[in-house]
Amino acid sequence: MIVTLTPNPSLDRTVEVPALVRGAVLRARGGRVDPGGKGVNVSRALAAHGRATRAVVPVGGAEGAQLAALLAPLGIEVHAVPVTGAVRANVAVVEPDGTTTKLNELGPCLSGDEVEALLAAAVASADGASWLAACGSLPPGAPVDLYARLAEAAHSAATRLVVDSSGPALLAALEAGPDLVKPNREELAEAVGRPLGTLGDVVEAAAELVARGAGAVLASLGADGAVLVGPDGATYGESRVDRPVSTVGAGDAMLAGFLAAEAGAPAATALASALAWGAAATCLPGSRMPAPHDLRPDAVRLHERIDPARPLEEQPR
Ligand SMILES: Nc1ncnc2c1ncn2[C@@H]1O[C@H](COP(=O)(O)OP(=O)(O)O)[C@@H](O)[C@H]1O
Ligand SMILES: O=P(O)(O)OC[C@H]1O[C@](O)(COP(=O)(O)O)[C@@H](O)[C@@H]1O
Repeated sequence: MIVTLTPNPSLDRTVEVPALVRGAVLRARGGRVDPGGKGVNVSRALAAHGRATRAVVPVGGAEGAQLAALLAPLGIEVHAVPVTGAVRANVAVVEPDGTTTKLNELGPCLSGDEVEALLAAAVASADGASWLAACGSLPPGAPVDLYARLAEAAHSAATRLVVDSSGPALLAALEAGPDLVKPNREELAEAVGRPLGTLGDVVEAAAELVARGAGAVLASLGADGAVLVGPDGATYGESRVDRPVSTVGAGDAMLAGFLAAEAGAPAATALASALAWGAAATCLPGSRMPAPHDLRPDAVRLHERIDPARPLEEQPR
């Protein structure tokens, strides 16, 4: 069982436009609504692969009811914690070349009691699980050390903790010693306070997060692939996609692919699985999560050695 906690889930509306123009009225060519939030997406990807997963989410308002309704048929055990505020709605605007502009709302303000109920639900759910994945931004009202507070409970239950977040929530979680963190390039750069222009920069920054408390770092690099840095050193791989359809949720699918690799699998096997799931997600509309038939493991290339001078692609973030 893999348990996810998404303190700030969302309804994700994806809108396809011919081109994004500031200040214009844009007519959408298509669109879709998906249940969202980083941990929710991890659970969706795992469930699409027939893996047992439980999603812990706060649910409130009409958007919360819609989120619960969208999750109901997916084969995910949903542990809904009732809250007063409404679940947020995020919008992703996708252009024909796959360029995606995301508008993420702040989310509802949780009361102290709601935060404690969410934490208690996550701790109870994590008992006996192989992984607890604590993912995404924190809603207003949640303390910055929310993910850090999970570490002790997870470890005393022999459950591994992975944190996928950014900014102060990621920094606070590092100090608590999570088994894994999954920053993207921007989040890793922010965590170490410097831009990352080459693969060598990424490996160095990831090693810094290990020195600060993370058991391992899975750094996702968009079209440049991903680097895994852990106690046994660094492993790098990529999986090229000719025409990404939507990159929304690619990082979440990637993390799910990593967690889905069997316990005890070599780092390279888990990284290859992560890359296959992440690349497959970019070939699907909106934040649709890949199923086994969407994976293309032959597109994955693991590198025997890392060229530290290799420049990373310019990314329009
Ligand atoms: N343009 C792309 N081409 C190929 N693979 C991609 C592309 N964008 C994302 N991916 C895959 O998805 C993973 C996660 O993407 P990334 O953008 O780094 O994460 P996040 O969605 O968390 O920001 C990458 O490591 C890669 O495997
Ligand atoms: O919690 P955050 O950081 O605002 O992110 C939430 C958004 O990220 C997503 O999980 C997508 O994630 P990525 O595109 O970063 O992989 C959406 O489902 C959701 O709208």
